[in-house]
Amino acid sequence: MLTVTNLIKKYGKQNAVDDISFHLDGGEVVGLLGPNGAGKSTTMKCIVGLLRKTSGEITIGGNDHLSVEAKRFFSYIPETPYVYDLLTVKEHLQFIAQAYGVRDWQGKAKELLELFELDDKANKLGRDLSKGMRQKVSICCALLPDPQLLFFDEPMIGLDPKAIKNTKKIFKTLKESGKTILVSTHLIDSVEAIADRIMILKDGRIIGNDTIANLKQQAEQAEGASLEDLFLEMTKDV
Ligand SMILES: Nc1ncnc2c1ncn2[C@@H]1O[C@H](COP(=O)(O)OP(=O)(O)OP(=O)(O)O)[C@@H](O)[C@H]1O
Repeated sequence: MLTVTNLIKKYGKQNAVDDISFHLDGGEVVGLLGPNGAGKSTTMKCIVGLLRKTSGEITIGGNDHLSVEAKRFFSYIPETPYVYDLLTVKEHLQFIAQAYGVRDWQGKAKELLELFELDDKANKLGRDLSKGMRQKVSICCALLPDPQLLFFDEPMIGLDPKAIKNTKKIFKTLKESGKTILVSTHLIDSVEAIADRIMILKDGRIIGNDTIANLKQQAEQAEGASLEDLFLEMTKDV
């Protein structure tokens, strides 16, 4: 579904992403973990085409990531959800439906608004939404065209405990419906329950790429250590 080969992104002389390669199979849920500044957002922005890569190859569904064909496969939910001040929640969904040619969008929009407990906010303006509500609108807009591949950049930041719990539930639902998901986060417990695999990024390089089960086994071998301990150990500065 997604193949990244020898991706490099430089900011000036700094390699923020330093020659990384990885692959996501269809239906896989993968956590992209790393401390602040590891290069998670830069990697994601290069994949979705918001940043120009310095070099490397990225294909989505077998198509170059910048092609229209590739763009039909995915949605991206940025770290800071952007909503239009003067559009209502429902108008956001209408806008996306028209832009993507979503048929019978009203029924799908209703289902999404109910799922995200936004149905009573359908007529609220973007400027009057809280951070958590904006995030939910952003996710609803991303899901409306029914993409096969979803990119979430730090989805839990700024959410209250209830919204975090709901977002985890939504990941589970998306996973069960067969979506391929790449979630960037520095909070291991936010993806531990749903990720098939974790990739650990540090200083722009992938320093770990394994299933949760294998990583847990590795952690347990290091006397009583948790997955979080292993992550901290792997990403610590030497
Ligand atoms: N626009 C930019 N110009 C110059 N350097 C940048 C820019 N954006 C990011 N960087 C640098 O690139 C590196 C990777 O940053 P990036 O935002 O991708 O990391 P991240 O893993 O997403 O971090 P965080 O968890 O803090 O969001 C950092 O050293 C950062 O300072």
